Amino acid sequence: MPQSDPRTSTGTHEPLIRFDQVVKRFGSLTVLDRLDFTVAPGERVTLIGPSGSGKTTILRLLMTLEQVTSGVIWVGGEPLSHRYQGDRLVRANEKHQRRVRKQIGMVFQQFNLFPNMTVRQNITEGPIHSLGISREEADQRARELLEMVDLSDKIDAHPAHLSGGQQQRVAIARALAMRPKILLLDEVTSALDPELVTGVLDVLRTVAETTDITMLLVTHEMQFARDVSHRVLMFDHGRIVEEGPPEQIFGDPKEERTKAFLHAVLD
Ligand SMILES: Nc1ncnc2c1ncn2[C@@H]1O[C@H](COP(=O)(O)OP(=O)(O)OP(=O)(O)O)[C@@H](O)[C@H]1O
Repeated sequence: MPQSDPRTSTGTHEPLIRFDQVVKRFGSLTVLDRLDFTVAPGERVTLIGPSGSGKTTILRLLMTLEQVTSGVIWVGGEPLSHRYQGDRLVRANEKHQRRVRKQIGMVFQQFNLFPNMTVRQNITEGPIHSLGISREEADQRARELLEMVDLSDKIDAHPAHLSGGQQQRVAIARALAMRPKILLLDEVTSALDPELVTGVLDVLRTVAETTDITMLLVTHEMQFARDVSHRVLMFDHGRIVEEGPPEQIFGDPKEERTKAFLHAVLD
């Protein structure tokens, strides 16, 4: 695990992420209901809870793929979303939104690699075009990342020639190539055959152990969540029903809804 544990840090760090009374509705459906939580820099937080409890929506709001209905999301001390001051709508600063988006990497259930590009191009195009780094530097970084995800020999392959697990490891390398401060992982192993899951989780364990990237994870891999996260948030109907360190949530849950959920997924 990384050198400093955000849970025990005595520093006066501002939270990196703050959800402040965030409401998200889709039509008449309230998906997030006055949600408050913070994430410290370097912290790894796992979101668990039944299907439909709003976990993916939280990640999509952070990526600005969705906008809040009300409330404010703060990232790095600045509002990410539009907000009301009294009756006045204060629009989010688009420059800040773009800056934040560049700091956030996301890996989805579906790997979403560009099929017409090689592995190398998938990893290097983003840094070259969005971060403005040289092709040589991007190439060097791609090689290092491919070594980390154990795919050095696939650098010139196309995604269609890789297994699902290999494609997901490339997707992780691609996200890391953008040097994100925050990594969002949404059920990244759910679409994989069981025998390919371990390789992907091992890569993510290495990322957790060797970097101080802040991570928000949605996963059904409870042992993995237990190993890598500092804190677990249990959601139901768009609210946090219980939160705590993984040893407590998985080993000694207090809330009936947490017990029932864990019982269902661990059986
Ligand atoms: N774009 C959308 N339009 C309408 N409803 C949506 C939209 N996106 C999500 N929802 C609904 O919002 C609710 C919360 O979805 P969300 O994907 O955040 O839940 P989740 O906790 O991640 O669930 P799962 O574990 O199944 O992925 C669900 O009822 C979903 O159908």
